[in-house]
Amino acid sequence: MQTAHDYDVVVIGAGPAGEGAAMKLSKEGKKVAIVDARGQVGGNCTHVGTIPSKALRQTVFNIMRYQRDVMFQRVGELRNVPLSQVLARAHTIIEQQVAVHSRFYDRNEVDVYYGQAHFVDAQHLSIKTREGGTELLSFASAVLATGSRPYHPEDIDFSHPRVFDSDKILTLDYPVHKLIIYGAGVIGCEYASIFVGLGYKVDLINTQVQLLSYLDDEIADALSYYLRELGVLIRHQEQYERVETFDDCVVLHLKSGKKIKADAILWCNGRTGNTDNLALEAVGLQANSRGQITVDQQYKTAIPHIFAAGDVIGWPSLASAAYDQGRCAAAHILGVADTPRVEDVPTGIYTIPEISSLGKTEKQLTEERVPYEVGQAFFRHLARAQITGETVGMLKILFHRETLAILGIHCFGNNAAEIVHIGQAIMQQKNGGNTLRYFANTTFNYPTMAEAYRVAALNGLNRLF
Ligand SMILES: Cc1cc2nc3c(=O)[nH]c(=O)nc-3n(C[C@H](O)[C@H](O)[C@H](O)COP(=O)(O)OP(=O)(O)OC[C@H]3O[C@@H](n4cnc5c(N)ncnc54)[C@H](O)[C@@H]3O)c2cc1C
Ligand SMILES: NC(=O)c1ccc[n+]([C@@H]2O[C@H](COP(=O)([O-])OP(=O)(O)OC[C@H]3O[C@@H](n4cnc5c(N)ncnc54)[C@H](O)[C@@H]3O)[C@@H](O)[C@H]2O)c1
Repeated sequence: MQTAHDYDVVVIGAGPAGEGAAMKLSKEGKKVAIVDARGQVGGNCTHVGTIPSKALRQTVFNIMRYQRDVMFQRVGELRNVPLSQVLARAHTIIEQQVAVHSRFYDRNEVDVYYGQAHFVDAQHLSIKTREGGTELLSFASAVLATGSRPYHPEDIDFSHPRVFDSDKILTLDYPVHKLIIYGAGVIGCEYASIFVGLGYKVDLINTQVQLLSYLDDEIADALSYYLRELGVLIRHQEQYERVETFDDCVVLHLKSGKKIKADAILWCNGRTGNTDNLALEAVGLQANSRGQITVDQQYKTAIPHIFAAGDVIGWPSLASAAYDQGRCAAAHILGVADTPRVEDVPTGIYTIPEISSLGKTEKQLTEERVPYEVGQAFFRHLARAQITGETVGMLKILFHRETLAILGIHCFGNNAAEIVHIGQAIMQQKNGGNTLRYFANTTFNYPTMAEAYRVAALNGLNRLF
């Protein structure tokens, strides 16, 4: 047998979950290797997921902002900008991110291997390197952080040049006037904002009754309203029957009998955990029907020295949580028993307008019969929003009408994903620190968006009797 390189821990997948685990373990003195099939670190997060989509979204947001501004009317010519041109900026950011994260591994003396990894047995991993060779690594513990990829129903031909998923869309290199987006989860809604902002006609097909039903109803309604305002045609409760492809167009046939024709279709319905080529059977592990691995409170799989974190374990499938899950798994490998599991993860949805929330929704509190009250601040009343011109949006604080404890924070509008963290910091304070009074009794900079918390708190307190 080939000589193995020996490691305390081998991490498979160099996305956020893998990096979180590798950094924590190496800083605590473990000999760590990380493996990634891609040939660059950063994971799907950096190369095809969070980073390119957010960079694209920012460019589109900037274009839309200039188009609104009378001083920049000529920028109106920017409608129907080729995606390749808009993506140029995203590629620069990807390169910067790869450089930053590569240095982390260098400085922390984590050995990085590039190639597809699979288990040989419960102590050995084989890597098919990108140069065609093989490497054998032995490990005392392993962390699976192999992430996820778009789910491909068998009857859809993703090799057709007019059929895209969220990875392939980043290679779109021909003009598109009308795009069908099938699946109105976070990815579908974010890409609907991006493409409508670029001047494409967008039909968004939702298989559910409303958009992002886990959001507070008022926020989900606002998203539907503003996507429609931008020009997105939303169809709820529709299921595909088949996708017909032609050289110059696609036709989506829905079970309801409707037919929709467009230049291309972007399939955004479902993701699958990357477990199929890990040879999990060699260690006695099994993934579920969505390719995901089950873990316990410590991110430990059914095999006690093998851990898993990030998209490969399913919910919440966020880069934000993945990094912390990786660190948490590492802490348990190191034997730090009291490390809490990653819970209470905020949502940060980069549609236009942006959405962010944390804690309970009004529907949940009503069902649980919690006596809550609402405090609202509309962005259009805030000086900072008027100055920036970003007046669409609202901050809503849900609080207990007797204890004044903060129960939920729901925000939409520009920078919602940042604004929510002010409330999060207070909401997490136990021992009496978590009350609405903090916002009423604290002086905020002026003019800022943070002022929304004072406005919402006073609005809520005024409702009490
Ligand atoms: C379009 C889009 C937008 C998103 N936007 C956001 C957002 O705004 N905010 C947010 O928090 N999250 C967002 N997400 C989710 C986020 O990208 C994922 O939650 C995150 O990437 C998960 O990180 P991870 O470390 O689990 O795995 P990944 O980032 O998926 O990385 C896994 C790595 O493992 C490697 N790998 C897989 N199998 C093997 C193998 N057998 N051998 C070696 N290497 C292997 C892969 O090559 C990959 O590089 C978005 C996702 C998508 C698709
Ligand atoms: N800003 C953000 O935080 C952000 C942005 C984009 C994506 N994401 C993450 O990416 C993930 C995917 O995004 P999404 O919201 O579009 O939802 P999704 O693609 O996971 O779900 C869409 C629909 O497909 C179904 N589905 C999921 N996986 C399936 C599978 N393997 N087989 C069959 N059906 C399946 C789901 O039940 C749902 O009805 C989410 O978990 C989300 O958290 C986050």
